[in-house]
Amino acid sequence: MTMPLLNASFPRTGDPAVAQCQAGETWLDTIADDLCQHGWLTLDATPLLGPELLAELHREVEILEKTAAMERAGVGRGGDFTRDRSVRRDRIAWLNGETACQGALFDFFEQVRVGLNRRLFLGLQRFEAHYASYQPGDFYRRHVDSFQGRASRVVSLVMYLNEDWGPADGGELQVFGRNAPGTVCGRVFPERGRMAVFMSEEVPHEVLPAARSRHSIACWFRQDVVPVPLTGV
Ligand SMILES: O=C(O)CCC(=O)C(=O)O
Ligand SMILES: [Fe+2]
Repeated sequence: MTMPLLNASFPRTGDPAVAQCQAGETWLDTIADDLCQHGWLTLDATPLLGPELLAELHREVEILEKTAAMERAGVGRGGDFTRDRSVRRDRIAWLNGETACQGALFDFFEQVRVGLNRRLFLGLQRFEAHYASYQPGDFYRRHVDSFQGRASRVVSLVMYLNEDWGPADGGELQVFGRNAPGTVCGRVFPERGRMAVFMSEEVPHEVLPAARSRHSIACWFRQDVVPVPLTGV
């Protein structure tokens, strides 16, 4: 009999340090407080996920990249969907939670979803997530992740997978003020384990050109139950 793969290697309770850190839930208080006060935050999620899981997710995206699984990302929706290379240049592959590492990550995202609903009453119904790969020179121009008033994508979470990222590597996430969209209020290096969380409709952001290959997972927590036929943003 074959054992199910899902979560086989990364049960949430597999690493006592990770389990203890997640169970404390003060990190969820921090996320909720900062989202309320500033609209965004960044934190090191390595203690919450464990270095092995982050390394396995990175291995997975590197394998996907060598296959045809990653597609050029687009912007817009429905009839407006375009693959405009002057706006964004990354390639993406949607996660389905079916490999062991994706299953463990989905457990984590679910904890975030439930934790934010309990604290902020956001009514988040589900999440969707994709890997993204930026090659040298790739960028994603300034944008917001959701159209105002649609409340489909409500909270954005980006998890970075790259080891030893330095200032010369570029590729920072540049975050603008939600009430001062002309002002840069933060820059996040896409270093493995670092996470950025922000309100999807409110916070403009951009990915500066990367000087080396840059891997991440972008996740959106949504208020709609049924997937509307969407592509891209
Ligand atoms: O990778 C990042 O830092 C952000 C990506 C992003 O803004 C997006 O995919 O909408
Ligand atoms: Fe974005």
